[in-house]
Amino acid sequence: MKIAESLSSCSSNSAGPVTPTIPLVSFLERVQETALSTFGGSQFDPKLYVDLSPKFELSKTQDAFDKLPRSANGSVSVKELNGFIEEYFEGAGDDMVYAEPVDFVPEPEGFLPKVKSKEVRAWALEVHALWKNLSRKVSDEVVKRPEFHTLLPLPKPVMIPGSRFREVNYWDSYWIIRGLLASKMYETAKGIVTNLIHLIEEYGHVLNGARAYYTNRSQPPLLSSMVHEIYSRTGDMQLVKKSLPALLKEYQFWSSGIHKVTIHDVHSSSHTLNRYYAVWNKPRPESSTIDKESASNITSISAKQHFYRELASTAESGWDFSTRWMRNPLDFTTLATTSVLPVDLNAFILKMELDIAFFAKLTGDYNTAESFLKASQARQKAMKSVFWNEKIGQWLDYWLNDNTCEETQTWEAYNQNQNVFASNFIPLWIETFYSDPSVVEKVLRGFQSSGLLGAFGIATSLKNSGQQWDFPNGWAPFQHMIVEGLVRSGSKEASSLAEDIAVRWIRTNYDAYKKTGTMHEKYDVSKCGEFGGGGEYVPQTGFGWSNGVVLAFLEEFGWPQDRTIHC
Ligand SMILES: OC[C@H]1O[C@H](O[C@H]2O[C@H](CO)[C@@H](O)[C@H](O)[C@H]2O)[C@H](O)[C@@H](O)[C@@H]1O
Repeated sequence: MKIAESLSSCSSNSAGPVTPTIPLVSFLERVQETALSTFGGSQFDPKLYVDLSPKFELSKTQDAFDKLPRSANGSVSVKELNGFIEEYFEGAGDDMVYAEPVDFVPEPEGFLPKVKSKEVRAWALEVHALWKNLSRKVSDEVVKRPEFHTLLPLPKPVMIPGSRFREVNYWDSYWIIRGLLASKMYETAKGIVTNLIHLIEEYGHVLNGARAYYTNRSQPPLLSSMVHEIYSRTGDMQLVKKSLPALLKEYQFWSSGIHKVTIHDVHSSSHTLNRYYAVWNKPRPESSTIDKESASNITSISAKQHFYRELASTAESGWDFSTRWMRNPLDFTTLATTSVLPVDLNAFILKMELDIAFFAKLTGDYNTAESFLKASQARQKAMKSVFWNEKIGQWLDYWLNDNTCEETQTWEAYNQNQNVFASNFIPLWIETFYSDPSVVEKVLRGFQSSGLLGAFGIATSLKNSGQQWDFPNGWAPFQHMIVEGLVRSGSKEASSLAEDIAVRWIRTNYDAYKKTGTMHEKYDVSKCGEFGGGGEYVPQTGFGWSNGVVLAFLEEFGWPQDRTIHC
């Protein structure tokens, strides 16, 4: 299952390396396809079917499935299919069992000391209590018979994002941890890190999520940031020592041939930067029926494979889906994520380099510290040269020329993507950028004139495309990184803008919670109390990273007695 060895370079055609899949996943994709033709598209969630675990040996289950009476279009009657699923499968999610978090108390000592308003405090305690809803552990059944499950075994209890996301997701865990730290749940936070380290030990990288069908890609790499946050709160050196070898391995994954591109700048200096690149060229198993439909007008096999790789690489970016990755925003099949050098990915890897240097120094490994410090300086220069646009005060994604396998290209100004995305401001979250006052000043102006700041938070982009990572949706992670960058910048003006954004975000989260009784995965930044929509699945609730960001904001800014919580 280890894929790191196959990542040295992308092959001469569009195919590139592909992770082997397991028979259970392929079979469940067939069940998913039949379910779509039987139940129809409305309210259909393809992920449900790849999350099922068979009660019996796969051969027996497959046999029974193949014997189901079918009509000419391949569909089975609703009654037959429901009967088959009930008889042959455990319910999706049954293999993740409830686990009482060991460090949960209804009101932790020193919880959100700056929140003075009674109303807001009562709500914050409700959000804090949601950790109990999201806490799970992998059932013993999975450990005993892993081949019966797409869920992967993990050593410690987990926090799931919520609803259809019944397993750990990589980058969600960073904001979940930020919330857990505000909730003083340090053991649970460390357990999450232990699980992600385990995935690196098993697969060479942190998977998109802990499922057999996610082994072909990662997600925005934030493990080092998780360790850094926990260390700064707890001073736990054991955690640092345990994490360092895994982080070095993860860094190797992101430094592999397929993830790297070298750009010659206008001064003929070379810079190496990274991109998302999934090790996959088939429909994503969790959305197989959707991907096949999206690719249905593509005729050649290699063009289809290329498109499927783009879909999976976009899922790796965490921004699935967005016009950010489309050469033509009106045509979904022009998705070209592997042809983009993304600002945020490179900011995250820069952060990883700085964190590794810091951890190595802590453990007395000065050579490693020195070499990662050098790597971080090189990346900082690269980001300035390739992404930075002084005129508009933003870092812009860089479009590669069409041949995505070409490892060296020459910088051209017109290849900077001039469209505005929340990701254009993420470098401000990284110390080396926010510690330069002249950069902060320009980025502050760039942000204020970007058009991204809505009445109730920061929009993801300015285009209303119907994709979930576009306008008018605002996502908790981007509110948090931009706000934290502005706060840390040391500029008074930036800091007060940060608080203003946090207040807008908290209010809309509160209003939506009071109306719907739940926290949401994303919000509509143009309307108070409205959750977001669009994309390929119905809006999800629960929700790990939104809870985490509300708690982190309330910890940072508090809430005075006399400030209204209503929009
Ligand atoms: O099933 C479709 C896709 O769902 C996930 O993506 C979205 O939810 C994740 C969990 O909150 C989040 O990390 C991601 O940013 C969202 O876009 C999943 O991560 C994708 O791989 C998957 O294809």
